[in-house]
Order: sequence, then C-alpha cells, then structure tokens
Amino acid sequence: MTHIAIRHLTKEYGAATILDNVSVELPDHEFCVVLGPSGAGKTTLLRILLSQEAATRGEVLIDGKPIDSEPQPDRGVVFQRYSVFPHKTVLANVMMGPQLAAAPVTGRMWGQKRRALRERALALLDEVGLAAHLDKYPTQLSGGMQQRLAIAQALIMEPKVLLLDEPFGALDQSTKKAMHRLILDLWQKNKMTIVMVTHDIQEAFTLGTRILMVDKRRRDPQAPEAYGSTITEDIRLDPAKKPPLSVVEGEGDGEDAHSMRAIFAQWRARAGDAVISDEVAEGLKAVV
Ligand SMILES: Nc1ncnc2c1ncn2[C@@H]1O[C@H](COP(=O)(O)OP(=O)(O)OP(=O)(O)O)[C@@H](O)[C@H]1O
Repeated sequence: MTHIAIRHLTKEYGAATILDNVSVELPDHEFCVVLGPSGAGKTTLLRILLSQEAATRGEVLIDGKPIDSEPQPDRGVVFQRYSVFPHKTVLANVMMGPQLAAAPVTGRMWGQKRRALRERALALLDEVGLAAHLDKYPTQLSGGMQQRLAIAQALIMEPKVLLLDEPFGALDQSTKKAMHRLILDLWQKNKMTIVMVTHDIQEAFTLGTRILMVDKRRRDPQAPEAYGSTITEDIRLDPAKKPPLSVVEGEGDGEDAHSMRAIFAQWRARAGDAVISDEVAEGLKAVV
C-alpha cells in the first residue's frame, strides 16, 4: 500500500513563488499524470517528492509518514535523459543501485548476495526487453533502449513510488507506444504508485488514472513571479472504461489549460459519459 498525501505545499525561490498551497491525495496504485505550462513547477513538484528539493512550507507524507529529507530508495525516478551511467554496461548499470545501497563506499558485493542480485537484474532486463544487450554500454543503445535501462535501474530498487519526468519526451512515436505498453505492464505487475510529468495530452490519457493540471490561478502582469501554481484541474479516469485512444484527438500539447479542456469536451462528445466515472463527469461539467 502506498498512499501519497501532499499537504499545503508551497515552494519559493527567493521572491518567486513557484508552487502555492498545493494539496492532493494520491491513493495506492494511482498512475498520476501532471500536465501544465512550461515553468509551472511540474519538475519542482517531482523534485520535492523525491527530496531533491525542500518545500518552503507544507509537507509530503507517504503512508502517513513525512518523507525523509534525503532521497531514499522508496522513491525511484526516471528523467528524460542522462540518468544511466555511461561508463557501465547495461547489466552493471542495473546492479549498481543495490550495490551502492549495500556498500556506499566501494559499491562492491560478493558471493551469494551478488549472485542473487545478478539474477534479479537479469530478470528485470528480460522484462524490459534488454536481455540481449547485457554487455553493451549506453552509447551503443537507442534512445528507447536507454530509457528501458533507466526504468530497470529504478525498478531494481523496488520503489513504492516511481517518479517519471517526461521519460518518453525524446522518443519517436512508435518507440513511445512500445514504452507505454511496457510502463503500464510494469505498473500493473509491481503495484507501484506513479507520478509522471508530460507535455503530451495523448500520453496522459493513455497512461493516467488521474490527471492533474498544474497552473497559476492568478497572474499579475506587473509581477509575474508573485503568484505560484496550484492544481487547477483534477480528473480521475476509470481505466476499465477508457475509450480507444483515437477518441483523444486534438491539437493540444499540454501547454495550456484551454486546449486540455477542449480535448476533454471532445472526448466526452464522442465517447459519451458512460466511459468516464461519475466523479469525472462532475468535474467535466465544471470545466466544459
Ligand atoms: N534551483 C532553482 N532556483 C531558482 N529557480 C528555480 C530553480 N529550479 C526551478 N526554478 C524555477 O522554477 C520555475 C518552475 O520550474 P520547473 O522546472 O519546475 O517547471 P516545469 O513546469 O517543470 O517546466 P517545463 O515544462 O518547462 O519543464 C521556473 O521558473 C524555474 O526557473
């Protein structure tokens, strides 16, 4: 069970307010997708969830306990790029995290423990489709393969929460689709709670059980940094009743709330209220 509670979270950098009083509860096994304009504070929110940044005010609780002030293996992360070790092979990359956790200085592990870890790493690499590339280095892999490796690297730590910061943003469409199938499969199997940032509305609808829009509610043209972002839309999607993705068309790129609302409206018009939960239908009445 992994329940995330974000309570009255505010983040300021000097005089600039980035996040302003953000509160949300994410139940166990939620696949939460965060959309919002560039600079809205999406990555900042992920970094706070990861303890790479401290909140100015407010708190984050996982299963009722405030998160540790340092990054811990209970929360894994995959960024858009550069999260694998370039000088290590695929297999060594995946074994590295548990080795460093067991022996922070040397990163070495011996005997039975090492054999067990190797077995686990091999199974995971098989799951993400990299079993045939164990001895390659990241530069010898395609972008999609590098992201598969980054996902395996995060999952070997058995995180309760997986944080994804535009992990598929740099991939071509067909690789992206394959990665979507993979991440949904891993999410089901591993029963983790996922929080993912993306600019891609189609991706949000494909993957999410919950979509949060992060944006400013108030703007002062004279003082653009005066107000921070908060959650302006909170949509629950019932995975059992999702329409085919072809229903989610539109030009929106997740950059603005307006295009997202237009897509919700279009989705409802084509698919009907039956495909969305009552709660979502209520939410839609409010925004459309
Ligand atoms: N360490 C920092 N010091 C000062 N300002 C920062 C710092 N980190 C982020 N910011 C500012 O916080 C704001 C939000 O940045 P963040 O990266 O969270 O936005 P984002 O929504 O993820 O944007 P994008 O979609 O473009 O990636 C930006 O204005 C950024 O300049």
